[in-house]
Amino acid sequence: MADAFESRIDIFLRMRPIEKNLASYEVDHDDGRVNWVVPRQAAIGIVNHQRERYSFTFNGILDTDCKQDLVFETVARKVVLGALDGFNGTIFAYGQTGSGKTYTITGGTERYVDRGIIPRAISLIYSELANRSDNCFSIHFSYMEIYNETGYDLLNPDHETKSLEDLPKVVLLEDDDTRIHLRNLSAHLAMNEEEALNLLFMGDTNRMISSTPMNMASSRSHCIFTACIEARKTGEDVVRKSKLHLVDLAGSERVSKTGVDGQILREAKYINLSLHFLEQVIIALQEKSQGKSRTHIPYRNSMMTSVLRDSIGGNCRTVMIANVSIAQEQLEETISTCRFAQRVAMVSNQVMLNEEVDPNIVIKRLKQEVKDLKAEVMFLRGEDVDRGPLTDREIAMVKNQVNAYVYDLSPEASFNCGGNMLHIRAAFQAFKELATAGVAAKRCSNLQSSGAHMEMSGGSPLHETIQNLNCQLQQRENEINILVSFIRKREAGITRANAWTQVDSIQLSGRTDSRDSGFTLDGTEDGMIPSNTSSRVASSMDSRDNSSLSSFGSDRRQAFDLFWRNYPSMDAIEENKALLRKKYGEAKLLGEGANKAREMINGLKVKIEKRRVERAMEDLVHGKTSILHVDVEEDNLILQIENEKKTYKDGFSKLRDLKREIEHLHLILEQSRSKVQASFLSITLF
Ligand SMILES: Nc1ncnc2c1ncn2[C@@H]1O[C@H](COP(=O)(O)OP(=O)(O)OP(=O)(O)O)[C@@H](O)[C@H]1O
Repeated sequence: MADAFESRIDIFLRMRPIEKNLASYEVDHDDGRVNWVVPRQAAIGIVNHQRERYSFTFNGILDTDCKQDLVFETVARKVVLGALDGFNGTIFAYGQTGSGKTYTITGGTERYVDRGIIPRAISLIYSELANRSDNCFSIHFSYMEIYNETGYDLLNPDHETKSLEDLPKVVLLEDDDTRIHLRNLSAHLAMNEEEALNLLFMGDTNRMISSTPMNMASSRSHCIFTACIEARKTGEDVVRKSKLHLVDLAGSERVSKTGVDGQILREAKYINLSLHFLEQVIIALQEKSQGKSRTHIPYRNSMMTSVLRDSIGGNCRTVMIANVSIAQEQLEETISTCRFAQRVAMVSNQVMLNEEVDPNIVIKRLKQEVKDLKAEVMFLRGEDVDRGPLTDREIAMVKNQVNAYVYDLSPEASFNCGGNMLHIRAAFQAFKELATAGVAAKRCSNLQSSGAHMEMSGGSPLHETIQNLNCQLQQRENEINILVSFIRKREAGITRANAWTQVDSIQLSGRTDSRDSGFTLDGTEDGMIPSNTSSRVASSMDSRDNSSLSSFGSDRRQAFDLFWRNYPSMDAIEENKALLRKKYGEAKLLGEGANKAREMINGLKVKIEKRRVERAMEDLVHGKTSILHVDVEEDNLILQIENEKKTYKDGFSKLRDLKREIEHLHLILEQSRSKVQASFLSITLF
């Protein structure tokens, strides 16, 4: 294990924008300082010692106009990259209900630009993997919700059919080294961004379904999205294992309102005991950092503090986002959140690189070493001479190696034919042939005897360049084909997606099956929503006009029309659909550009081959060998191929990014579909 270094928890203040009734405050971005001004209460009288100014310092202030991309860059990028390097990382959002924690961590559910830290972290992780090809990564995701001190697996597929109470509970287990293990919490391997995003959306949808207006689970539950990252450098024995927790804590307001007397326990018991215990842990750690003789930190008191033990006072780079409202009537809660953040900032973590030697890799490597050494001993003893002469295939391989070495004009070219004395002799023989006979002259005479059919010498550098290009082209062609088929599939999807908002497609039969109601977005998934969901979603909807829907009774088509026109997120959904169409248009153009570049490359390749034939013919006629000489025309053609290759590659990588965006937009639309469906059904069932 590497040495640990001390790292304080960074704190950032994020202010949720509101339109009216703003509190009075000043922000100094340079110093990370905010001053809240509390209006003087006349009722207190003439002798009024009321404090009017509260000043707090943060590592950074994310003001009301700060957009999601900037929040990610400021708060999360470093922690996410650190996790890929082998350092544990945690980002948690703390604040009262409605202050924007979920918006910050997960993001708004309607617009692509509103996506929060988790989807952006996923994007960053997978785009970074492409830049770290010397490492082999495996990334598993889990998503847990802690509600009333009980943990639930949000990625358990039974969420759709069972109520929260009937799902298996996540159980905490502690091993001899006081490490925490979680039973019944699944971890899912995601090979790419798309798979990881699907897991996130599945968890979010399950969270949405299980929260009811009655229990308000979303406000009172903590959600921990975790990426377990394992990285091995090729050829090395060590493995780096890190965890990245992205945490959306429960609303904090009740805890602060309960004050510091015995009431706090009673209230917190029913509302959010674990937030109270989080505060206790922070206080204990703060006292410890101030040199007070505090040895016991009460992590075990709650599930959340047990799970996040390393994040708070342990081996982790941690960032806290204090989410606050700037509404005048919320000022008390806002100040309380800031106060809590100041305490958190005093906590020191001991961060270290989580690197360990993997015994399996060591054993494998040692076995290989033993095998190699045995072979070497045999070779030195001359024991392998009995094996007989080299086969034709082996001789051909040695010749190929010699050719590759001779024609590789770069100074780094090296030769290693491996094997034994037989290989070395064969290599010398190949060198001798090259030196005496002259490869090109020999090839030309072959050309003469075979008439118009000409084949280039297998070992020339130009031949290798062409082969490489061919290989790369084939690879890209395969990738393009995958993308094109993806886009076709999705295009078919968007046509159907357009249909789900059209009244004509709604068969209003009173059934809750998505196939009957025409809500299915891509025609492949069953859009069934459990019947107990309907009443929950209903109350979370905008009540404009919707109350009148139930009176339509027999005419559900009209009802849906009216419902849809008044649906609060209709504009955002339409905007997303338009954006999706635009992205498809862009993807098509890029695909065309890439295809054009590919055709150019093919054309240039033919030209090079033609040019080579011409040269070979000239050599034949003039009886000379020009294969080792520079040909400016060919070099130009190769240069053009390189340029086209670059155009092709750029287009391709843009296409890949677009694919990501398109995929994300589809998920957003799919989630919106679930919401619209649930909301509409809930209204028509009443
Ligand atoms: N920075 C912001 N910009 C625009 N809208 C925001 C912002 N922050 C929050 N909102 C909106 O405010 C509402 C409440 O936010 P959110 O649900 O994230 O609060 P929360 O703190 O997670 O609440 P709870 O504790 O109840 O889960 C949402 O509609 C969200 O879209």
